[in-house]
Amino acid sequence: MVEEMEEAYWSLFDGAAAQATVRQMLARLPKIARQIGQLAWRADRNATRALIICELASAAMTAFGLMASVSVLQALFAQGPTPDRVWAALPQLLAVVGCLAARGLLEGGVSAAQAQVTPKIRTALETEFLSLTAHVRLEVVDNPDWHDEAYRANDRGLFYARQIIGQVVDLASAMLALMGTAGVLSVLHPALLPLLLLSVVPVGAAAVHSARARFHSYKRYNALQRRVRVFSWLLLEPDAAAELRSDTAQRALLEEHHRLVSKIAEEDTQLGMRSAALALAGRTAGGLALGVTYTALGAMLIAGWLPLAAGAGAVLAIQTSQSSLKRLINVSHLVYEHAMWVDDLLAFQQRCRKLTPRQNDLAAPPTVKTITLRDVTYAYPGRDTPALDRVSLTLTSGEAVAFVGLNGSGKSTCARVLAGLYDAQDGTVCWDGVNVQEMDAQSVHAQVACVLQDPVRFPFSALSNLTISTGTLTEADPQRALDAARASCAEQVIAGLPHQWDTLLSKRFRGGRQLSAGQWAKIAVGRGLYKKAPVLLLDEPTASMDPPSEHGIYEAVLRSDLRQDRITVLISHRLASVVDCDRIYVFDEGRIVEAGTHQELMDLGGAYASMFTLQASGYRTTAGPDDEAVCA
Ligand SMILES: Nc1ncnc2c1ncn2[C@@H]1O[C@H](COP(=O)(O)OP(=O)(O)OP(=O)(O)O)[C@@H](O)[C@H]1O
Repeated sequence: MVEEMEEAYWSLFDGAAAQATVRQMLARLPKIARQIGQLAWRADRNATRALIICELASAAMTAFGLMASVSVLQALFAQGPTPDRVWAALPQLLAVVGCLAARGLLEGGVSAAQAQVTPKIRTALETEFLSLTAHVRLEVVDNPDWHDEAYRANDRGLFYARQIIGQVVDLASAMLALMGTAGVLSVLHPALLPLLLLSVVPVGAAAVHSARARFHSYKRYNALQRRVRVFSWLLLEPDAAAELRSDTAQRALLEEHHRLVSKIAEEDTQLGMRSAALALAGRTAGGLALGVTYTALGAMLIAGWLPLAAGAGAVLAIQTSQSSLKRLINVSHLVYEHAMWVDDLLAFQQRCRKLTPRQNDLAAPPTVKTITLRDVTYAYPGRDTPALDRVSLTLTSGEAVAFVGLNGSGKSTCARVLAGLYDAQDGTVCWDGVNVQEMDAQSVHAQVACVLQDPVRFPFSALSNLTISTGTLTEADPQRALDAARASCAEQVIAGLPHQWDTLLSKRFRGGRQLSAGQWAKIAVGRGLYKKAPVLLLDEPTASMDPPSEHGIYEAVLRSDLRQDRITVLISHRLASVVDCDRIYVFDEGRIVEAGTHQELMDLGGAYASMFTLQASGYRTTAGPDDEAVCA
């Protein structure tokens, strides 16, 4: 039933490491290391410096320790009585202990420096990501491609950015350890280097294969995990709880959930079996290669190319390098794939920087006397037909106008365009004669209060739910809040809350209170009024309110003195609420088809008159003789 979820639209790089050749992977690793190094450098220079120094010193200690071990062996394999040989080996033995202790300390230093840098990178990336996405222009958010990219960057890029520092450090340490042991072997005898290669190639090949099998499986596993998350979320989500129970849909969802988790368990077992088989093959091949290596080593010893002690040292070095190599291969797969996601995140952030609203010195006027739209056209991204098609109108301060029309006719779009939230693609929107596209966007937004039909239910206190319209959660003007709550009928709602203004409005948190849809609508109107902006947009604000509250709000918004200094735009499908507006614009397919007062439009007998008459007929009593009077 949910096969379309098999392949996540954002799972762009899943399994990329499994597709890439080993050469491609190796070629990319230096660039990745440099990129992550730059991120770390920007986040904390001192800790990054300490990290690099500790990492290099720790690798050097591994190599010195190995050299010292070879010296110990040389002393022990020398001529003479055993106690003398042991005494002779003692300084080198102490050097081995010293190197091991120093390496332990340096590894501790690496972890400490990593602990300093990683959270800083994470915080910096996350803050920057949210700041950029929260500020891009509104029309960008409507673009489904941008939305996909943002989701992917958040879900994948930020997630892997948290892990990649540790992985790159692991990669560097495995690589340095490998280079160190190779260096020691070449000092012992240059012919030992090909022997090292011979012994590590089968182990490396087995590690590559099992890492790839894991990555192939990961892709499939990941798609299943997403589907499981959908079902878990539906079963847990408070907003879905009532419908789930009334539809008695829990069992169906649980069954699907069970089916999916069983598939994941199967996938897990298969992967485990495949890995075990690969590991066995790798170990067998590795054992054979080791046999060949040791035979060659023996031949070198017999031929006198190498002293016995150096031969023993070579065995030690080969074993150390095998474990470093396995670590290197495993972690380079992870780094390769995860770096793609981090790259994607950084590229997305770069794109967002170019999508922010314009900033300039021309600020919007503090009071807006007129808003004029001339032949304004606006089409949403990816849509062929414009949502607004050559719309012209003029609004004046002190006026309350209404936008009415069928669903999808362009009312909300027009309100957003005149408020400077969307830029007209054709035509002009002028505030007091100046094109809004020449004004600083944020200063324009500060002059507009928007109340939407489906307002954001901020999980904050009742007071913060109002003050957020002025861009703050903590600074409040109590009298202004009280006035706004009174005008929006939210006062009674707040009075009924256990901690009044301080009550948390969310049932997701302990002590929080859940409001009804109508109560939320009153809070939203209060929020709009609290802003005291010169432009007020009310987009079906009372659709879920009871009749007395609706009446109270229209009294406050349309008929009080408050409206004198502002331009009020009301969008409503309940035409009874717009009869008192100074002008009513009727929208149809993105155009204004009628405009005038209620009476003028009724006299016109067009679209408005027929909608109004239809709606009013619903209020007629069936009594008969008074029918006409009720509609008037
Ligand atoms: N964010 C969006 N992205 C893409 N298309 C959109 C978006 N919002 C609206 N539209 C489309 O633009 C057209 C006009 O929508 P708009 O919301 O302005 O209509 P409306 O008159 O306010 O409708 P309603 O009465 O249903 O609220 C519709 O065809 C709608 O599908």
